[in-house]
Amino acid sequence: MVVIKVERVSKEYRIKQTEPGIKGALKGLFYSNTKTIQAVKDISLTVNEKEIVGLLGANGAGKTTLLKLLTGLLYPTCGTISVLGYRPFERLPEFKKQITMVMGNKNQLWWDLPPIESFNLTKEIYQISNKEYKHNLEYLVNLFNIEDLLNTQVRNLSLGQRMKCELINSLLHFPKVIFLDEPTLGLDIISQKMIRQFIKKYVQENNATVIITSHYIQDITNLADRIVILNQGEKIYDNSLSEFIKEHQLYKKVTVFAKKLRILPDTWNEMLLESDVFKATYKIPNQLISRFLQEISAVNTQIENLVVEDVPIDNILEEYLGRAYN
Ligand SMILES: Nc1ncnc2c1ncn2[C@@H]1O[C@H](COP(=O)(O)OP(=O)(O)OP(=O)(O)O)[C@@H](O)[C@H]1O
Repeated sequence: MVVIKVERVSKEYRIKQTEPGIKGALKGLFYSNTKTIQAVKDISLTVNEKEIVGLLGANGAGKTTLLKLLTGLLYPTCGTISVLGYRPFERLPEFKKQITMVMGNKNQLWWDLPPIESFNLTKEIYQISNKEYKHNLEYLVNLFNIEDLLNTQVRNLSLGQRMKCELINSLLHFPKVIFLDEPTLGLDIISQKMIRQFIKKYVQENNATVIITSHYIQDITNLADRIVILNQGEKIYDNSLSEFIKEHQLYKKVTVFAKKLRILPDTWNEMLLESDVFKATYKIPNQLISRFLQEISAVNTQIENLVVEDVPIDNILEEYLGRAYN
């Protein structure tokens, strides 16, 4: 079932520009100079139920703008958007009850109150029945394992603990579609891992559809089964993560260990990543692996060990993004 359908959507921001200095500011009061920023350009996208889509791109690529269009916080300049059959910008209560947006850089919890107070308020906002609220809260509190934090003032929670509570607050109404904008921003590696596990478990157990943006590649490789890459507002890649790996995992990392190691000359040298007297690591294209192994064994008769590894997907994705941004 199609949950999200975006057809030829663009979003322009118009910003007022003033010249520098007091003179410029005064001039700006009478004559306004506007500049148009094309944040999203002619994007089409279809997301099916239960899909987890990783939205990637450099700073300013248009990811947050696209998420805001999908949640109805912004109105598209042109094109059409349908989420669960609704036009998001109408912000109908039935629509809002079925979606959520979590922004890693924005707090929704009351700073001076314990999380349970914010949860109770969310119950009222979403008009969740007592029975449903009791069930949902119990489920989420167990899933995120935060029972002992429910009554601690939010200002006294660590960033990771607060993020868990933020997520619970955003999931209390059990939304069908979840938009996550940098959900692990600023968290240490252990908390990032924990948050990913919880999101994964919630999504699997509740058949949710997710779009997630993150600059932490591991959020994407751990959670997403499809990636969409934006560059300066345009969609430049859209495929499953496994297809991406097939298309881009074109090298292997080969490490050779030997006493008094002799490295290979000529073109092989360009593939050498690092070496010392006992060890050399190469990045070899898949089609040259067997030739490389033959040649390195021919010049080193006493090889002690040979390790052939796939280049990790995180590195491939980072390399691709680095290239796409340039
Ligand atoms: N409210 C706004 N008014 C004017 N321009 C904006 C506004 N919000 C975003 N932009 C501009 O639109 C473009 C896309 O921004 P957006 O925040 O969508 O990118 P992003 O991919 O989410 O970036 P980041 O990874 O840094 O969060 C940028 O050039 C940005 O400066």
